[in-house]
Parts: sequence; C-alpha cells; structure tokens
Amino acid sequence: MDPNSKTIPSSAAPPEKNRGEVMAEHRLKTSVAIIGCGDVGSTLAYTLVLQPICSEVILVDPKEDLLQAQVRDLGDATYRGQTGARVRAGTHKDAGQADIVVITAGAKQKIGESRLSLLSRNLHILSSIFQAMSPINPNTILLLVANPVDILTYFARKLSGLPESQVLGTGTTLDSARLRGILAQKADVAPNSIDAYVLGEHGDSQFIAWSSCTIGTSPLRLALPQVSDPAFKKDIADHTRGAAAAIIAAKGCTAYGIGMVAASICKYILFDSRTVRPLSFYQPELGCCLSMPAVIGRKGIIKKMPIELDESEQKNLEECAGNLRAVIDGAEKEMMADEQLRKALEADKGS
Ligand SMILES: NC(=O)C1=CN([C@@H]2O[C@H](COP(=O)(O)OP(=O)(O)OC[C@H]3O[C@@H](n4cnc5c(N)ncnc54)[C@H](O)[C@@H]3O)[C@@H](O)[C@H]2O)C=CC1
Ligand SMILES: CC(=O)C(=O)O
Repeated sequence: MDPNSKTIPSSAAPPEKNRGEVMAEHRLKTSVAIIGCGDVGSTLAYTLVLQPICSEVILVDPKEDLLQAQVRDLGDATYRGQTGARVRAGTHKDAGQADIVVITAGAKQKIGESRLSLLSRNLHILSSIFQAMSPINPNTILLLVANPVDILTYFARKLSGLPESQVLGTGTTLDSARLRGILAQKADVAPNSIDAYVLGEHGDSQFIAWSSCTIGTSPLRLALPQVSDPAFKKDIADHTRGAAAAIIAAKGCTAYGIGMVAASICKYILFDSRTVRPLSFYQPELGCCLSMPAVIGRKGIIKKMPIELDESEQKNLEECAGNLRAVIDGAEKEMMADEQLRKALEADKGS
C-alpha cells in the first residue's frame, strides 16, 4: 500500500465512539413535540432552544395564528444558533413521531379553581390528541404537563397504548422545586444542596416526605431544628401547596417553573441521564398515577427508587391514592357515557 495514501483501507474497523460522541450524534437528531403552545408550551419551547437538549422543537396548536406567531418569535430567539435547535410548526401526526411528546394542551385554572375541576375538559382534549396523533411512534416518551396531571397521565397511558414506563407526568417535581426553594431560604443554603420531596398528587392532597429530607448529608432535624415545630412544618407545606394559586392570582398562569422542570425532564430522557426525580407514573399497588421518586432515562421511567416513609407519610400516601382513585372511577363512568371517549377507552381494552 502507498504509505502516502490518505485513503482509509476498507478493511479498517471504524473507530469506536466514546459516550460523549454517541450522545452528541444522538442530539443531532432528537425532536421534542409540544402539544399546546400557550403560556406553558411556549415557555417550555423557549427553555429548550436556549440549551443544547434537542435538535428540533415541533409546536402544535389549533390556534393557527398563535402557532405561527410563536414559531416566528421563538425562531428569532435562535438566530445565533448556539444550540442548533430549530423550531417549526407541525401537525398532531408529525408530533406523534417525535422522540418526546409533551402535552401542555388544555384549560388552565382560573383564580380560585382547583386543578381537578379541569378534568372533564382536558380529558376530551387528551382523547382528541391521541386520535389525531395515531399511529404514535412506539418508542415515544409521553410527558404530561396539563392538569390534573396525575389523572391525565393515568388516561394517557390507556389512550396511547404505550408501555407504562414511557408515559409519565411532571407530577410533584415542580412542587419539590418550590419546597427546596423555601427550605433553602430558611436554612440559608443553596436550593441544590437540599434533597426534599413532595410526593403524591400534584394538587391539594400532596404531602412532604419530611422524614427523608436532608441538607447536604445532614437530616433536616439537625440542619434546620425549627422542623421540630409542627407550626413551622405546616407553614412550609401550605406555602408549597399554595404556590400555584398565589402566582395565578397575580399573573394568570405559572410558566417559568414548569418550563424549566419539563425541559430538564426532556434532557434527562434524551441524555439517558438516570436522574432521580419525583414523577407521576403508574403505581400498580395503588391503582393510579401519582408521584414517587423514579430514575429517568432514555426509555422513560427506568425504575422506581425506594423511599422510606414514616407511619404518617404512609397514611398520607394511601389517602392521596384513595382520592385520586375516586376521581379516576368518576372519570371512567363519564367516559363510558360519552360516545367518543368510550370508543377510545374500548379501543385500548381491545388492544
Ligand atoms: N403540571 C404542572 O406543574 C403545570 C401544569 N399546567 C397546566 O398546563 C396546561 C396549559 O396551561 P397554559 O399553557 O397556561 O394554558 P394556555 O391556555 O395558555 O394554553 C393552552 C393551549 O392549548 C391549546 N390547545 C387546546 N386544545 C388543543 C389540542 N387539541 N391540540 C393542541 N393544542 C391545544 C390551546 O389552543 C392553547 O393555546 C393547563 O392545564 C395548566 O393547568 C400549568 C402549569 C404547571
Ligand atoms: C398550575 C400548576 O399546576 C402549578 O403551577 O403548579
């Protein structure tokens, strides 16, 4: 062989790629579809295009003028091309082929309204979305954001026909971020030095897993002795549970917190990062979807992470599951009375 030749001999094995190269190549081809580009969907899209998370963001919304305007505005934010992400409008069918489909479509709470009051409206929207996306990419990961997120995650699992591990809701990740924020203020440390979870419903029956909270490696009772006072714990829990209502009362929606939470979950999935977060996913022993700590990766929920709950937290969990189960039972009856929803549910039973 000519020693000066630059041609690679055909028998040479291609050089092995390291994990970074594999992930970079993978990132070149990854798409996140966002169904619903109102306040939450557009904030999520903005958060995604500012970080190197995916190569393409597909927006879907029946409000054509809003959709085109969001795509143009977000496109303007990508002009420097630092992350390489592109934004485009798509149909529900296009979205169903994406690597991740994030569902933010639906009604939102008005002042004083609870998340559960949105159920009937948002269940109809959810069912129509799955009909329009069908046939969905069997490897897609579905991330539910629209409320009531635990109940919609439960029905998305049924309506999509996807494996349980591929259907998850943002759940109490946002509530846990709020909890870490307030505990960080009280303890005068950075929020990322705190490990503290809100579990159960992303809603009124949520509870804090106090017994497992730590700051650094210190149990909370050592790092923040005020937690021995029940009134202090109640204030923290009320502050965390009431955060959404307080923000909505003043500005009409919450968007930045959930935008960051949902974008981070997309990143954990696409980077196969195996990060632990409290996500809403199906709990067979409880018969509903609610948030428990889980390991997230490229295939969705990789596994449930065990957590020790004390007696009162275990009671909270069971009460929370009982409430959610009662709402699911009521919604299933409503679905059976509604022709379109009944067909969607029966199609799932037949598959
Ligand atoms: N899980 C969480 O932590 C959070 C959940 N949310 C929930 O997210 C949802 C969206 O909130 P916002 O963006 O503020 O509401 P929004 O009203 O600003 O936007 C909703 C969008 O969904 C669109 N939409 C309706 N039907 C659709 C369909 N079939 N396909 C595609 N798009 C459709 C609407 O046209 C609208 O543009 C609400 O249910 C809200 O409660 C909001 C914040 C946090
Ligand atoms: C709206 C909502 O669910 C939240 O901000 O927690």
